[in-house]
Amino acid sequence: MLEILENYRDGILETIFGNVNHSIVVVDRNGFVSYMNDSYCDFLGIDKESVRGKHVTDVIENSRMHIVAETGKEELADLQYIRGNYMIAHRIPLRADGEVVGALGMVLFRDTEEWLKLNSHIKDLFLELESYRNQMKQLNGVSYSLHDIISNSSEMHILKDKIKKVAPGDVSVLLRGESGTGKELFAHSIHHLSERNTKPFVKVNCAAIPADLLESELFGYQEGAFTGAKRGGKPGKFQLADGGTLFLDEIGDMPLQAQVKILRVLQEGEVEAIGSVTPQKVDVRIIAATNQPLEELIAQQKFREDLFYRINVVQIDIPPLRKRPGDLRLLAKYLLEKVTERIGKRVVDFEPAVYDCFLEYHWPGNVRELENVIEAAVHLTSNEIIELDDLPDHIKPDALLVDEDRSLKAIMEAAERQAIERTLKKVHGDKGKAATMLGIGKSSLYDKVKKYDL
Ligand SMILES: Nc1ncnc2c1ncn2[C@@H]1O[C@H](COP(=O)(O)OP(=O)(O)OP(=O)(O)O)[C@@H](O)[C@H]1O
Repeated sequence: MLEILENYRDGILETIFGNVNHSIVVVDRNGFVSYMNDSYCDFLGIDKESVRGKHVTDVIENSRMHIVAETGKEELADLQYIRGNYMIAHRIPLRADGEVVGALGMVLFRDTEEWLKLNSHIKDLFLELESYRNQMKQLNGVSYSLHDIISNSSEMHILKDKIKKVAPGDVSVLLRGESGTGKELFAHSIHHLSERNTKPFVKVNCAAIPADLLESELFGYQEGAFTGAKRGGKPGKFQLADGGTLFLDEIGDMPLQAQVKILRVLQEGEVEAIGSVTPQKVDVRIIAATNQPLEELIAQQKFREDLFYRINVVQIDIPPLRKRPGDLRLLAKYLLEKVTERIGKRVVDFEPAVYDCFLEYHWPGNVRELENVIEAAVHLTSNEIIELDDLPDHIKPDALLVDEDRSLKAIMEAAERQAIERTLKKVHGDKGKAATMLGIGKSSLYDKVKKYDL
């Protein structure tokens, strides 16, 4: 192999770099030119044979290739003044057996005109895209689409595929998942991918509106319907969402009386504003979301079974963050960028122990809690890297055991939960192995896994 490389090195380099548009140069560890492709020679106006073996500083103005070959530190997209203009170059150290043996230089743009053209072209496209996104947002209240759902895990990949399949139809979708798992993001994405995407997306938070106001919020009212009613009346969320999507968030908290009325609207496609005698036709797609166990609420007669079947045509179950550790690192990096951009502070990464801590914590508030923890850490840190000390105490593993405000039972349960979680992680979820390691029976482990929702 070495012999081939030695004997045919020029031929190999020529095959790889000879026909590419970029200008390429290779220097040895002392900065002497070993190879320069035709594109670079043409650009410099020099003869290919004459450059071989010359020191790079004698061939290229302001070159830093010899420095990169000596320090082993790459320089990406660096500006270099050459032949009366600035060009943009990458300089990458070449290594063999861990040692720097030379450097590869690549000119990306030969003059500022070239990259300015590309830069302004891309900028123009971005600005155009941004303006369309803003218009869409103003038009229909949607600010997120599927590409805003950051994930790596196969679980989320499957969910995104499911969303793509159900979005175009008109079927009702029930989004289930703990608080902060991204149900609203999914609701926006479904609307965004549906044929209704030029029509309004209207959200109703069923838990936030007092029961006695919910009906007028949902169905609207006519002028004079009650004392204090606005002149001219007020359209309800159903009327506002006509042609588009109505997102019923926290549907498990909807009072029974309103449930009956919603069911009637969904069955008849007509809504009657308070005080009105003539029903109005409405065409809305329903997306509902809840973190409550609706089946239990049905058993307790707090939620209507017929409404449940109506809204639960397709169900999307979003797993809690602790059940998709594959998403944690990516989400943490994404949220760090989002938070630092918002706050305007330069913090670029987390130390490895922080990622470990994130993986161990059980995130009851899911992605929303992760964002809050990261925001607090960004405010607190004095470095560019977030350290364990910058995190709030309650998410650090040992804090569970020393919190004086908790009862002994709570402390013991927290310790038990942590021990089981760590062991399961160690044995990649093999419950038999975990039970043996912990010295408990398999069925006892199953009970505890269920109890702590691991
Ligand atoms: N996969 C994700 N990628 C990027 N951001 C996410 C993701 N999941 C959640 N978020 C962010 O986390 C926050 C909470 O998400 P969202 O409001 O959609 O959750 P939710 O399940 O509707 O919560 P709740 O039940 O409390 O209303 C939002 O700021 C959202 O942008």
